[in-house]
Amino acid sequence: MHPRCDETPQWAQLQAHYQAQGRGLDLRRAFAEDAGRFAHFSQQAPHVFADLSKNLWDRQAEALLLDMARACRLEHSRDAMFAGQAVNSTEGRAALHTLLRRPRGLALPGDEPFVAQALQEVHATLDAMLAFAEAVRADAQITDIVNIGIGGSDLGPHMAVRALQAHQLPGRRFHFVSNIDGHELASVLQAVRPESTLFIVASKTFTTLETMANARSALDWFAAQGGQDVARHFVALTANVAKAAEWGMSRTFGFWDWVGGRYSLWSAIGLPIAIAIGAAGFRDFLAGAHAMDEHFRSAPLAHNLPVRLALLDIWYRNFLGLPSRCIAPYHAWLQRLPAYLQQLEMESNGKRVDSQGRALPMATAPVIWGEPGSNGQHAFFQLLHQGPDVQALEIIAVRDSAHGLAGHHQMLLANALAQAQALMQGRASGCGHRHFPGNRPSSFVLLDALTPASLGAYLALQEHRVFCSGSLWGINSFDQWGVELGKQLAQDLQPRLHTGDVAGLDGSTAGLLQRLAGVGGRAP
Ligand SMILES: O=P(O)(O)OC[C@H]1O[C@](O)(CO)[C@@H](O)[C@@H]1O
Repeated sequence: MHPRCDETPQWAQLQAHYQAQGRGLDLRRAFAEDAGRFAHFSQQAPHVFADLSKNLWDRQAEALLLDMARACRLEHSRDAMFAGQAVNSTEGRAALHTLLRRPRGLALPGDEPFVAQALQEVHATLDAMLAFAEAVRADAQITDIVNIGIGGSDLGPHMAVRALQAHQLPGRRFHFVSNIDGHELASVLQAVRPESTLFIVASKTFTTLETMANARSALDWFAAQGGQDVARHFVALTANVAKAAEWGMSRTFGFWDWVGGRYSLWSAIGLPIAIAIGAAGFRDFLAGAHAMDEHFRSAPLAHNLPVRLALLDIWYRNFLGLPSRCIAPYHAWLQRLPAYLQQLEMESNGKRVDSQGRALPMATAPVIWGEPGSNGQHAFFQLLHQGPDVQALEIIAVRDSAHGLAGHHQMLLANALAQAQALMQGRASGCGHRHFPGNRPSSFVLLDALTPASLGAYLALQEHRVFCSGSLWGINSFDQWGVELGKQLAQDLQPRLHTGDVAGLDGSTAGLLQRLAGVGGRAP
């Protein structure tokens, strides 16, 4: 067992450094005093450049954080994850999403014995899944793809299909149904026809209430509309192939229990992405992620972008006490990115005990939220500029645009730069409501273009960053026990909505249930 970050000698040194200097750090002065600040705190990684210099830290804080990471044996934890050790300790499993993008036949030092065979299975499934994706793309009769899945079986594919629309096959519509709320499925079913629709039922467990209810309703609708050939129009993506067979789904692409739901878009769960961008595009997506894996695996900690981001996260959360990180993608097609990152960060590290079950004495995952810029500027940036609390902000910008509309991209990028500048510089003139305090932080992440490879690299970067902060906090980032209780209670309450039985319920739940008892609709 490795020490947690709060158990290292650097923890107290970081607290002392924060009290002595960190608290009073002024970014404007820091840039004036250090001409090398941008060069030092910026970093090129595969496909991704990041400027971390407009953050409320200095070289000494970063050096202490790096020493802390070494004391926590972060590199050892990283290597254990890549090698397939059971780093998901509460479920006794590996977390091998990196294997899904590992080139065929590549062995890494220390690989667990099962890894070579698992890699062969990964490539066999990938080949089959991509051949199927190409067949769907070639099938002119299929115009609509409906992905039914939730959480990791929705957020990643949904975000990536939207993000990569410049690379998408024209003439196909992609729909994503996740919510148990029937309004979502009903409006999609109104827009499609059975003979031209492929339904993808995506669920690692194939037991998730929302997905199973939506799949059942889609199958019923298909039959009621006179749909022929379920085998042609429904495909299952799951780690529970036996369960999918019970549902009569003869075409299934499987994956493995060592792929966590929120890390699964690289697996068969990525089928909607593969249909959208084609086999070659999907392989580029995996290659971009693999390039970031190699950076994470081999770059020294001081020049390792996922590590540096995670150390900044810990500095902000545990020493400056910043409660949230706002994600501002300056690209309209990255609209689902904040939602995707919410699950990645908050389901992975939103935990109050370490992997041994011991209560943690420090804060863990920040709240992740956001919207694309420049929309966010006209909604919540007010709070970032002048609210009483300082929030972390991460701007994601893309140098090249995929449209030909004159002037727009320059205006967009100027806005991204201006927000970061305004937050830092502030405005001393003006008092009261016209005063901008400045000294507000931001990170600026830059992709050359929004391509399968750059998106793959960016997402892998975020996965590894979450792994690093989780490891340093001593958290198992790969389980999600916190979602269980609500699911169980919903099972108890659903029949009560029919009967109106409030026995044993708290006063509020009983009062609300009485108002809702007898609501329409049959149980799935
Ligand atoms: O793919 P499944 O098994 O349907 O699970 C969907 C989602 O539900 C969760 O288990 C949370 O309830 C997520 O971790 C997961 O991504």
